[in-house]
Amino acid sequence: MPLQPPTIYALASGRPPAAIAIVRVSGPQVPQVLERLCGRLPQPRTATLVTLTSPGTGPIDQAVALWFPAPHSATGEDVAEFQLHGGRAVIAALFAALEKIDGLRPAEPGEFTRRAFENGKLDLTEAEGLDDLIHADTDRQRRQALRHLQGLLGHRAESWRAQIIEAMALIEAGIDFSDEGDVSTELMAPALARVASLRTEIEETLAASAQSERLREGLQVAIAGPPNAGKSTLLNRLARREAAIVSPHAGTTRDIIEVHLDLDGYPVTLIDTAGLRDASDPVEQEGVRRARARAEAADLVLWLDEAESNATPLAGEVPLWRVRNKIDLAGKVGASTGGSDPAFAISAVTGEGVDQLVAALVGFASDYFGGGEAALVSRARHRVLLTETVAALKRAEDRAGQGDEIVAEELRIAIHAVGRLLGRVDVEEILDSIFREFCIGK
Ligand SMILES: Nc1nc2c(c(=O)[nH]1)N(C=O)[C@@H](CNc1ccc(C(=O)N[C@@H](CCC(=O)O)C(=O)O)cc1)CN2
Ligand SMILES: Nc1nc2c(ncn2[C@@H]2O[C@H](COP(=O)(O)OP(=O)(O)OP(=O)(O)O)[C@@H](O)[C@H]2O)c(=O)[nH]1
Ligand SMILES: [Mg+2]
Repeated sequence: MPLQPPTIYALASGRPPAAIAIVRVSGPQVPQVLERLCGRLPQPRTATLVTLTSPGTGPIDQAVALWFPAPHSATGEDVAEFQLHGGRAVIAALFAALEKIDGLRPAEPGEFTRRAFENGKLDLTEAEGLDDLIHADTDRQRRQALRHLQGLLGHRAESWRAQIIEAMALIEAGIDFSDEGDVSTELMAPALARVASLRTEIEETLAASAQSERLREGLQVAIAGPPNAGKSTLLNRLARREAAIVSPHAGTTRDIIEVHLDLDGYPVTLIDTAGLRDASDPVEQEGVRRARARAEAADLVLWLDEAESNATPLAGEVPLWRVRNKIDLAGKVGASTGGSDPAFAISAVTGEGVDQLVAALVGFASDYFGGGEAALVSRARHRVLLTETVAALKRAEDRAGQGDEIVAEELRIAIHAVGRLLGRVDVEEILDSIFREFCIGK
């Protein structure tokens, strides 16, 4: 008898207690599980009210049961779902009943999706899209993730792979059939033309990759400036919660504090940093070092300062906006208005001027991301593999004079790289790392 995969189960819905909890079960023993707990098999793909009962322990809950017979399910295996009351003890009682059945075990994070991948329901870029969809915080992130889940990159990559394979087949056919071991130019020239146009297409796709990676990860905006300028106060106001400690003592913030904002659908990671000064305290010195490093790696720095000052902001190429804070005090202390004009004047305490700053940040994000709708390459993994593909295609074109075997070999490298993007080759090493990131129950 062939070895059966274990049947897995997990809570697929959010943290209990909740109104309803969904427990998913996937694997060959699903029909048996349903008969045992519901007393019968529900109609396929039909929500059915059942009293869940475990032999020997009595009723567990009144619940809705669903059966998706293989292969027409999310995982491609037999799948059962129990939609039960979302109390901790209810879920625990169902888990206890499932645990007692031989051949069942709790699912690892991402294991349902991994089975969907292994059964050909999803390619790897679609599985990544699914993970991104679950973690999407903003509407634009959701739209990008859904496009990936629906195969926007996957289908494109399949077609690239098929075309490179065709070009290689042309060349290899020529090698096999020619007497001298050289492909006639009638075969080689069209194959190379196809390679060149494919390369251009992949390069164009790659050009938009920085934006879509940022759309996944969030645009990095660092608040920097001298101690006590009100950086943490501004962060808290923008985050609408007390994420950072504020105090009248200079040198309050030492660690980097990050909050995630949804600015009109654009994801922005706002970073609060230690006030920059020559600190003597070694802990503060480390804070200042980290603050500089983060500000230099950011996409935008908000340089916050009280009144006008000539403090030299950071060196480097990061765009920097000068923001003068504490304008609520200006009247009282008669702050001078000399010096370089700040782009923004705000009070982080009263909120004055903050709306204009936020509007400008939305404008910055919108310029940064552009339309962004067609961006395909949302992860470093995609970018690296497509860059390898382009490089191999380029070498194939450049080395056409050096022999057909060499061209064919470069095309093979390109096919391999696209295959890895789709998860068709070399999968074990990457699968573990990708699926580990998923939630349990997915
Ligand atoms: N209750 C519930 N809701 C859910 C899911 C789930 O598993 N359970 N999903 C989990 O991710 C998502 C929906 N994804 C799904 C993907 C495929 C199939 C499915 O049955 N596919 C079959 C039949 C397709 C059809 O009839 O058109 C198939 O692919 O053969 C079901 C859900 C989101 N909502
Ligand atoms: N009046 C007034 N006080 C402010 C304003 N913004 C911040 N403060 C006060 O300034 C002091 C320092 O604020 P923080 O937000 O801790 O300053 P910081 O820049 O984070 O300071 P470090 O973390 O030490 O670098 C606190 O007492 C705040 O209440 C403002 O707009 N107006
Ligand atoms: Mg601070």
